[in-house]
Amino acid sequence: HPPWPPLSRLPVRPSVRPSVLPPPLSDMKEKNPWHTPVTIIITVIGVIAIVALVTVAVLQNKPLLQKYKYGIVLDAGSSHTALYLYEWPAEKDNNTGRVEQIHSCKVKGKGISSYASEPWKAGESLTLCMQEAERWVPSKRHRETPLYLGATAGMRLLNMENSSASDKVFQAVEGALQRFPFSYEGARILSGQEEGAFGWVTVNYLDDRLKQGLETTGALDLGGASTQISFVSDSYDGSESPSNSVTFRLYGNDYNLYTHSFLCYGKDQVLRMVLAQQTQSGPTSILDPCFHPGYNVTKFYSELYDSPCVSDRKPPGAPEAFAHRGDGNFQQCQEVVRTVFNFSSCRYRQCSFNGVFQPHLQGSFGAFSAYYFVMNFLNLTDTSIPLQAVKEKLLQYCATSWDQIVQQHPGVKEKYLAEYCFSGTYILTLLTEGYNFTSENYSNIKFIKKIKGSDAGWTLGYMLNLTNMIPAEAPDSPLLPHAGYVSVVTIMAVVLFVLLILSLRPLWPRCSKQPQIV
Ligand SMILES: O=P(O)(O)OP(=O)(O)OP(=O)(O)OC[C@H]1O[C@@H](n2cnc3c(O)ncnc32)[C@H](O)[C@@H]1O
Repeated sequence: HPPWPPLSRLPVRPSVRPSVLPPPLSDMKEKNPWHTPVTIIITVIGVIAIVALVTVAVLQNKPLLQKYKYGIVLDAGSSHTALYLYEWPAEKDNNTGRVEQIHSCKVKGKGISSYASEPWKAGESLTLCMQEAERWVPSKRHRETPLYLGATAGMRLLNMENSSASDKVFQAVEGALQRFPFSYEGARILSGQEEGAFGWVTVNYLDDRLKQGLETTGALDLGGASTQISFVSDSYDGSESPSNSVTFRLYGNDYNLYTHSFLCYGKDQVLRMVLAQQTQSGPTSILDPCFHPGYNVTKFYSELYDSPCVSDRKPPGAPEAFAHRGDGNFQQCQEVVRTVFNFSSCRYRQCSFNGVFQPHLQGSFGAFSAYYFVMNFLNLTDTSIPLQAVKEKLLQYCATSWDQIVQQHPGVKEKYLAEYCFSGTYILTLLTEGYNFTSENYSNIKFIKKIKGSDAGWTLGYMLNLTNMIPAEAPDSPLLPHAGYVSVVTIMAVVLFVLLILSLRPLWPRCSKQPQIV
């Protein structure tokens, strides 16, 4: 083979010249439109703006390190005193922060009204619980923490019986409370109406029914010396029996509440009335159907009749004491319990008992304090079971011998244990015959102790009212919660970014127009 001619001498094959001559090779590196300064600047600014938007949204809405405020309420009841400590976020005390019970303390011993003859002991009794509260509240918050004491039916009765003794108890209590570093806001007797209404506020506040304007729950409170019923009924506008009406405007809603407190109808005072009924002739021994067979305890007339609820019935010439013996008969017990209610006269459209007006029962009810203690012990908190089954359970329980009851419940305080048959019978009779709950609406009752960690009772409602923590009008609330706000801003930022990219479309490099080099 001849050697290949040098390249330069190879004949050039004629070719079809392109109509447009390609640019010189040095110019062939086509300019990328993304690299134009304007595009780069816009993109960078866009990205910075989006990052800044999201950062600000996240930082601005990050919950601040929470600070809290505190409030203390002492419930000076007839049977005992309890301290409740509440906490709420400091920044939100203007109506939006949730108030929660963070601690409670049961004062050792009896209620303050039982110290009438040695008032200083009433003040002294509060010391341990107050010291506990001092430890629970951060010391820098002590001075601003309001401290209230509210006394209920025990002191109402003492005040009726001996107002100077009641004043002395208050002086002693006041002196003791003022020694603590809190902001003492006073000690006073709550009216029965206040006790009922604040119990209702507590239940509905904790259930979030007030803020949301939902149908409210009624409140049934059974104490040692009084009992309260409070509910909203369409059939009650306050015109009939105005003394039972309490009106509220809460979170922008008007409420016309029916409430009544029956003094002497707490379970301890009713027991006195039931025993008074059985000791009218001044016997030395009684066979009580409300106590278990085999129960036998000596009781003193002077102690039994030492209460304004029964004092006028003390049989003249009665012996010093009587043997209180149990017979364990639910039906007969219910008959004696019925005698404490007067159903004979009613000057209104309808009454509960003792001539007290009561509108139609409406909605659901929360039953707390002794309602809960007793029904919980008896395993009867399930109100979906028929009323007949509740009666049968009580019939069987009351008939159980005292020995067996003591054996079956070794850890339970003997005073409570002895009285569950009586208390269960009283609760059933009060609900069905006193307040007219029927087998149709019995299941509307819920026996409760706590709601979301806070005890059901008047104390929280009382504090919310005194600290103006429930506004009359609904507070302005942010459109979205924190998480929702951040999500919306993030989504918007992503959408903006995509739109920015799309808006720069004309500058995108286009494959079809790429010059072909042949
Ligand atoms: O409202 P007032 O009438 O003044 O009474 P209180 O404030 O003392 O009433 P409580 O709700 O503290 O208690 C109601 C009743 O329940 C009783 N009680 C408390 N704990 C109990 C339990 O575990 N079992 C049975 N009864 C209990 C207590 O002795 C009272 O007779």
